[in-house]
Amino acid sequence: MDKPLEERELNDSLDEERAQSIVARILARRGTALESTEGQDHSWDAGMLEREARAGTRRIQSQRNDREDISEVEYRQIRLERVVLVGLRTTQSEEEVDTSLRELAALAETAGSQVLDAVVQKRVKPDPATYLGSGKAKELADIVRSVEADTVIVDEELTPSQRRGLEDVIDAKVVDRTALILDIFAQHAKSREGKAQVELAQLEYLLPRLRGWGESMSRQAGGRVAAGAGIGSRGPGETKIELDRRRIRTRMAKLREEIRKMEPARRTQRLSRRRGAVPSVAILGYTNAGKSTLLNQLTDAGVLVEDALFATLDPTVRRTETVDGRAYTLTDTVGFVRNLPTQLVEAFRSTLEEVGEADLLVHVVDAAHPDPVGQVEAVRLVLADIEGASSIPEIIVLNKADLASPEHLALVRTYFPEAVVVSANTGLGIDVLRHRIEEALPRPSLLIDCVIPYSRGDLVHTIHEEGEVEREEYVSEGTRVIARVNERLGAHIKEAGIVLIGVGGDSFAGAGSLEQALSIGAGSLEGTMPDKREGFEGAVPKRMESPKGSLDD
Ligand SMILES: Nc1nc2c(ncn2[C@@H]2O[C@H](COP(=O)(O)OP(=O)(O)OP(=O)(O)O)[C@@H](O)[C@H]2O)c(=O)[nH]1
Ligand SMILES: [Mg+2]
Repeated sequence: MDKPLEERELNDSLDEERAQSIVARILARRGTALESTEGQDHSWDAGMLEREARAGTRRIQSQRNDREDISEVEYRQIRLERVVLVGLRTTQSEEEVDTSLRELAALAETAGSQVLDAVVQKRVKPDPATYLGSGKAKELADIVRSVEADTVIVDEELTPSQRRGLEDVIDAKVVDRTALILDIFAQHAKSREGKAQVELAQLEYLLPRLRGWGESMSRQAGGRVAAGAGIGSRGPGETKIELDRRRIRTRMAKLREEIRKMEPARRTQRLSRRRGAVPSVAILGYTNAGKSTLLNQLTDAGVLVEDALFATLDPTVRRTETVDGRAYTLTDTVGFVRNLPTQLVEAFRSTLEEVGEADLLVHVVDAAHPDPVGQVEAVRLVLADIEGASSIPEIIVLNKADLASPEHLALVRTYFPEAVVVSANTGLGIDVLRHRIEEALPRPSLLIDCVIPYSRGDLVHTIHEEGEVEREEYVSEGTRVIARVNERLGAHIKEAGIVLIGVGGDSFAGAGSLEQALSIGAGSLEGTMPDKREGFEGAVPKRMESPKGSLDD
């Protein structure tokens, strides 16, 4: 039963008021991703040059028209400048709409545009023809005209016909959230593989929407055909749109081929790291959480930090070591986002693989964000799809503690009681975090005891690099080392002709067994050890038992 008219109008106007207050908050943009740098001086930091280069490309690349491929021409079309945001409130709470639109504003600004206004409509579901209801769409048209916007960004993925329909009503370009994210990725991609993957994602997005982009693209293709580039490429009776589709498909095939060829190199790199079995830590989290800043804090990596979404698109790996000298790697990864465009999943593959093969996950959370729990959920949703990721130990890091209000921080902590609270900016809590990481790193599984001749100083060095040296002593034959190493290094030492006096696996290393190992070793070395053998004395059983994991059998 319909409600009486007055009541409906009253509700409508209440909704309208609420929508207005959301809009006001978005435009004020307190608490968006882009707030973290307010008052920070970044003019000197490591990312400065890259930031400048990026700012430069935004302007310069839009002038370029000498690129052969259609996609380049195409995505320049959505170079955003003056924009109005559009959101729909269906089943979500006010806060959810609010947070989502703030994120959209941050994304838009990251893409290089200026947000002028926003429109929110409460509706049960999107209008199939124009997304917004017809009245609201007309209102949007007025706003676009009065603020002189050239683009409207919708906070959802539109169907091709919705976009065309809305464009017709407002007479301005309409871009959806997916296209916007793709655009940012295209601007930020640095590696050859990253660029190819993003371009492929854009083409995949574009193909079913081709007609919507309309004449300009057809003109481009037509222009090239007229100029001779397409001679022989145009079959009889083919329309421009078909030609464009065909060119796009050809380009996509070429890109896939390129990517396929690049894959082995990446795999080799990762395998060689894995083979070294240096423990790896993946720093992951929602975009803009502070992952790169944290990597810089932990390792002086000098990677780009930017108050922008998806500042990092290529995983960076840095080697570092624990206080007691164990080497491990830290990898900065691409940030996650809610409703990641499916076309981009492939482009995320290298990040996902890094994460899936890590020994430890450091999950960075922006504690100053209005909805950190939602962000963690979004990240976990992606993680759930990565093979093996769910079984990897995870440390939650609540970052930006300097920015979050004490009350907010306290609230967030109740959700993640085990979390380490840090500020990657000020360095607060970093030592605690480093300690937690070191504790959580897997320990090499094999305990060895051997004397390495002085001629093989390189082996001693490697044991120090990759293993955990428990004791070391110089004896007449060489360096006596008792250390934890991984299986591979253990085998390597044995292959070098060095006798492992003692060797044991994890079970062996249990309760008090190190002492046992030390004493066993001392026993077998009797007579060859110098007299002062602090710590090497004790009971002297003749032979060490070889539990599983031993190299002796
Ligand atoms: N106030 C404050 N700002 C921080 C902190 N950590 C990072 N930031 C800022 O947050 C913004 C994003 O930092 P990044 O390190 O680039 O974040 P990210 O997670 O690598 O982001 P993407 O690579 O874009 O996914 C930058 O402006 C940083 O200066 C912090 O502890 N406190
Ligand atoms: Mg980053």
